[in-house]
Amino acid sequence: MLKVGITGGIGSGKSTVCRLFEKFGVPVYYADDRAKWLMNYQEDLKTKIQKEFGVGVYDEDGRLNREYLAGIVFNNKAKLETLNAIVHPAVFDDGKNWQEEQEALGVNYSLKEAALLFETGSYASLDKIIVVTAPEDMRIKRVMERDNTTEEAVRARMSKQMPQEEKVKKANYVIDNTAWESLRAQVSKIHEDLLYYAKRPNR
Ligand SMILES: CC(C)(COP(=O)(O)OP(=O)(O)OC[C@H]1O[C@@H](n2cnc3c(N)ncnc32)[C@H](O)[C@@H]1O)[C@@H](O)C(=O)NCCC(=O)NCCS
Ligand SMILES: Nc1ncnc2c1ncn2[C@@H]1O[C@H](COP(=O)(O)OP(=O)(O)OP(=O)(O)O)[C@@H](O)[C@H]1O
Repeated sequence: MLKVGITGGIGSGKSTVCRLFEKFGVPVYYADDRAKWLMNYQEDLKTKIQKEFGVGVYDEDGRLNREYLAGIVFNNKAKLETLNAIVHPAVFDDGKNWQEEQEALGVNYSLKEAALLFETGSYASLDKIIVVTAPEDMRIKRVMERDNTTEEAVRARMSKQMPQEEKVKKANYVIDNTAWESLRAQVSKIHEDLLYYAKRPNR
């Protein structure tokens, strides 16, 4: 199975693009969503997070208080590094299991969507990388509207990510998500290309 990664900075439109790939029948692993699931339900991970960030990071029902944790880590480099070091290996293992399941199902190629593919080093386990881009001011505006948050909060996360132009240099494919109109055609073209690669024995 060809393993394809899809990344892009905050608000670039990764999830939006992935939903189009899903329409072509491509299975997608959403690392950011899965990370949150694991942080809520994997006891091992919960214990480590609580030990590091205090019991207040989970509410009485044992659910992660994301706003509280975001307030800590996106304003403190060392704390973010600590959280990343706890969460990223667990997500990597979970993603690997998912890929193996897809492979067993006979899937041609699968997608792994993550905000941090290059930053975590997980790109190295993937065969091709797609980077989704949009102008910075547009990304900020979209996230502010989607999450009802401030420009400052979006910039705090952005500053912890590899700059867009660097990601583009490392990409096999770039999807420009400035507008809806051309999105489907860009996805369709890349999908055809990936199917072609996936079926080549010596790719
Ligand atoms: C702090 C948390 C709980 C805040 O949750 P929240 O629902 O507000 O954000 P969510 O996880 O949906 O992320 C939204 C966007 O924020 C940015 N972001 C998230 N985590 C990080 C990070 N560690 N570094 C830089 N940017 C990040 C990404 O662009 C991401 O797409 C959460 O972001 C988190 O646990 N982050 C650390 C683990 C992580 O890196 N997860 C994502 C990749 S596996
Ligand atoms: N081409 C577009 N035109 C207008 N709005 C868009 C476009 N693409 C995405 N959006 C909107 O912008 C917001 C961010 O998109 P999306 O959630 O797909 O980005 P993301 O890269 O997955 O974000 P994050 O890094 O925060 O996980 C969403 O509200 C989405 O509906």
